[in-house]
Amino acid sequence: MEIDERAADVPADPTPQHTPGSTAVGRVMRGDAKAYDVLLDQAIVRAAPRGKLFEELGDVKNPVAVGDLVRVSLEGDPLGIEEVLPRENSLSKVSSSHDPRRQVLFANVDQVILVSSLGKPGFSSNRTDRILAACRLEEIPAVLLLNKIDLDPGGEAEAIRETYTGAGYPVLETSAEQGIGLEELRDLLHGKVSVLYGASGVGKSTLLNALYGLQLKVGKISRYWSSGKHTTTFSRWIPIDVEGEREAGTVVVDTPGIRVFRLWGVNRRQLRHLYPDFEPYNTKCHFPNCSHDHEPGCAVDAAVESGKISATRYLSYVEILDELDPPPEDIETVLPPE
Ligand SMILES: Nc1nc2c(ncn2[C@@H]2O[C@H](COP(=O)(O)OP(=O)(O)OP(=O)(O)O)[C@@H](O)[C@H]2O)c(=O)[nH]1
Ligand SMILES: [Zn+2]
Repeated sequence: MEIDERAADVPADPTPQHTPGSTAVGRVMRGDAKAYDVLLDQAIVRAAPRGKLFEELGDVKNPVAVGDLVRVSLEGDPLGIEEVLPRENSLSKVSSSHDPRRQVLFANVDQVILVSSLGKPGFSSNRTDRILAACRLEEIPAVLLLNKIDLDPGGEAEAIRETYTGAGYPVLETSAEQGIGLEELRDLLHGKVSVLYGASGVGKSTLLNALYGLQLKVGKISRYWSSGKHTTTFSRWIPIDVEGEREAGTVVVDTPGIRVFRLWGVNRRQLRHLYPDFEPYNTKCHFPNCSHDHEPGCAVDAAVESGKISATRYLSYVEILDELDPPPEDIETVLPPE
């Protein structure tokens, strides 16, 4: 199956039969600054959000995200996205260091496969823990995938696996290059909507190509930066149910490599609830509102000392905590449902 930068199988006349003023609901498969590719029944159409969607934005940067179900009016060129239907879930981050608005990365997914690699680029606990925290905020199940285990002479994979299984996350090891772990990955993705999310160059496109015979562009690793070159530039919703029954209902979302991921909509007091490994200790500190950062009698600190909480997880927690705002004093925040 060939997928190119534009949706490959757009029919010559993609506009479905319609009566004037009619609308249809479709799935957003891809977008750029101007418009989105929306899957309506069997046709992919190009549609642009109507102005009113931008008026209602508040502090959200993008009104529409890949995975959204949208109501499209079947008139005009391009066609217009009139409404975004309520989302089951979505993952957001702070847009950029210059723009504090919420950027919605994708919506309506079953799970996030957080892809990282050994060798180049190397594993980053800090990046991993941010995204795991964001997934927990949105209650999206997350799986840690360690790719390039063929490049693991130092046995780093084992320590990473221990840390994250200990924190309650499933961990899967693969080598797209040597075909290791691919059947487990295929089973994990089967029948679900899964986002492959991770830094540039970890092998997201290579894994999808190896599994499904896609022809996504694969990048080279820059020798200087030891990282990828952002070969994938847009997120894409890719249904895999074209090859027959086995993959019916399977959708993968390929995403561009993450540069910087800052948590959106989380304050200092909420972060502790986004670390499932802290949960048994959160209520046992001397101070009920302990930030687990500097206070005496901190149960989380003691759990790190005794090896019950991983030191790298704790370190990433403290680093993220430093970036977050304090909670509004008079608003009692409840997150997430426990
Ligand atoms: N040794 C080894 N190299 C791999 C493996 N998987 C991917 N690579 C290589 O890693 C490089 C980057 O792979 P991509 O699939 O483009 O990575 P990506 O995560 O899709 O990158 P972006 O599209 O930039 O986000 C390529 O040179 C691949 O050949 C693996 O399991 N082992
Ligand atoms: Zn504490």
